[in-house]
Amino acid sequence: MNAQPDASLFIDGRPVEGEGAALPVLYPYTGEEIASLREASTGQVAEACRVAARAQPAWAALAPVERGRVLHRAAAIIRERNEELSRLETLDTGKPIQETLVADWESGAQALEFFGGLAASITGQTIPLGQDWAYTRREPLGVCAGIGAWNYPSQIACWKAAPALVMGNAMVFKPSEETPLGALKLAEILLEAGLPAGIFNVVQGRGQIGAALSTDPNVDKVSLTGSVPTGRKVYAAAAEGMRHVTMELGGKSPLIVFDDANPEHAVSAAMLANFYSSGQICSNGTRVFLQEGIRDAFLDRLAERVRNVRMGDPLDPATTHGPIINPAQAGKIRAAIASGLEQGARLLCGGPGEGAFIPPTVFTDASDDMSITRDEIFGPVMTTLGFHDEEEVITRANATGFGLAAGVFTQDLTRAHRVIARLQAGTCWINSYNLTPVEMPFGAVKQSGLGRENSAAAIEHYSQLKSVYVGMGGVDAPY
Ligand SMILES: NC(=O)c1ccc[n+]([C@@H]2O[C@H](COP(=O)([O-])OP(=O)(O)OC[C@H]3O[C@@H](n4cnc5c(N)ncnc54)[C@H](O)[C@@H]3O)[C@@H](O)[C@H]2O)c1
Ligand SMILES: C[N+](C)(C)CC=O
Repeated sequence: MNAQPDASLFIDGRPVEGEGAALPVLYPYTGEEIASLREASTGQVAEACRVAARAQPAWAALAPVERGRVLHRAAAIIRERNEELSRLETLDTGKPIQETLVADWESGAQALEFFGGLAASITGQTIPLGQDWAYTRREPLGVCAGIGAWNYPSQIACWKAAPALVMGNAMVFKPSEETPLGALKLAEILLEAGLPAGIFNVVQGRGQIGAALSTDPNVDKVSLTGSVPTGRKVYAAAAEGMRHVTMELGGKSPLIVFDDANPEHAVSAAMLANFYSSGQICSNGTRVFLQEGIRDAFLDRLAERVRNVRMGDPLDPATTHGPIINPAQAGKIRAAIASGLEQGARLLCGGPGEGAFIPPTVFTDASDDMSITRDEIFGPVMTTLGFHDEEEVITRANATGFGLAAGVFTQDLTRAHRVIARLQAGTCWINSYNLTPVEMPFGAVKQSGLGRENSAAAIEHYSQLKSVYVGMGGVDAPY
C-alpha cells in the first residue's frame, strides 16, 4: 500500500520536502511502511512561521464573509472526496473504515461549514458613555500554532484551523508524528478552495519540532491536543512569550449509571465510550459507575454485546474494532491490564490480546485506588465500579485530577441535571455519550485542559478584543 504524499511539509502554498530526520508512516494493521516522510528542520519551522506572519495581514483584511466562503468551499471538497480521504485516515490511524467514513473528515467538514457560516456575524459591541462612546473590535491573534494527537488527526486539524482561519489568523500545524498524512490533504484542499498561500502551513516532526513551533517568535497562540504531560510543557513554553493557549488534554472520565437507567441504552453508551476507535478517545467514560440495582443486569448484557464486536482488517466495512496505533501504545495498554489483574480486579471479558489488537476489555471488582481507575489508559479498557447513592458517586467521580468529560444515565431528569451541575468536567452528557456536535463547546476543566473548541465559544480563543474610546467633545485638562 502506498500513501506517499508529494512532499512531507506544506509551506507557502507548496509541498516542500523536510530537511530533518526520517519519519516513516506505518499502517497500524500490518506495520507496513505506507509513506516515507522527513521531519522539518528547525529552520523550516521558523520559515513556515515567517511565511504565515507575512501572509496573515492581507487575509485578515478581507471581509469576513469572503473568508467564510473559502471554508465553505473546503467543506464541499471534503464531502466530495470523503471516501478517498477516509481510506487515507484509516491507513494513517488503523481505525475501521466504518468509523472514518462517518466520523473523521465528516466532523472536519462540519467545523469548516459552521465557522464559515459564523464569519459574517462576528461583531464587537458599542458602549454608550454619555456624549462619548466606546466600541470593541474582535481582532485576530496573528499566527496560531496547532499541534495534534494521533487519534483523530484530520478532525483535530479542522477543529483548530476552522475558527483560527475564519477570524483572520494564519496557522502552522504540526500533526502527530504517528499520523502525518491528513493535515497535508487539508492544506491542499484549503488552497484549492481559495485560501491564499501561507495562511495554512504544515510542518512535520516529533516533540522537539512541536517545541520549536510553540516557542517561535512569530507565534501568538498555541493550540495543543495531546496528553497532560505534553500540555504542561507546551503551556510553560507558551508562557515565556505570553502566548495564548488552548489545551485539549487527557481524561479519565466518569460515566454514572443509576438504577432507573434504560439498561440497553446505557450499555450501548458505555461500549461506545470505551471501545470506539479501539478506545483511543480522550473523552472516554472509562470509569463506569454502576448503581447496585442495575449492576448485574448491566454486566450480563455488556458481556453478551461485546461478542458482537468484529475485530480485524480496518478496511473491511464489517470491522468494528481496529488495531492500536503502534506497538509502544499496545504495550502500555497491556501493562495497564496486567496491573489491574495484579491489584485484584477481575476480567469480565477481553485481556491483553495479540500483536496490534487488544480486544474490548472490561474490569469488575475494581476499586478507586487502583491504577486502572486512576490513570488514563487510552485503549479499549473499561473499569466498572459499584456505588450505592448519589452523594457517594459524585464525590468518587470528582476524585481525580482530570476534568474532561462526564456522563449520567437516569430517567429521573431532575436528578440528571442536579448531578451534572456538581460534576467537575468541561463536557457532559445526559443519556448519551461522546457526541461532539460542532454547535456545542468542547473542552475541559482541571488538568484536562484550557479553552474551548467548537461553537461560537472557540472564536474567543482565536481572537482578542480591542476597546476603542471615542471622544465626541473637547478635552479638559487640569494644566
Ligand atoms: N482533549 C482532547 O480533545 C483530546 C483529543 C485527542 C487526544 N487527546 C489526548 O492526547 C493523548 C494521546 O495523544 P498523543 O499520544 O499524541 O499525545 P502526546 O502528548 O504524546 O503528543 C501530542 C502532540 O504533541 C507533540 N509534542 C510532544 N512533546 C512536545 C513538546 N515538548 N512540545 C510541543 N509539542 C510536543 C507530539 O509530537 C504530538 O504532535 C491522550 O492523553 C489523549 O487523551 C486529547
Ligand atoms: C474530540 N473527540 C472526543 C472527538 C476526540 C478526542 O479524542
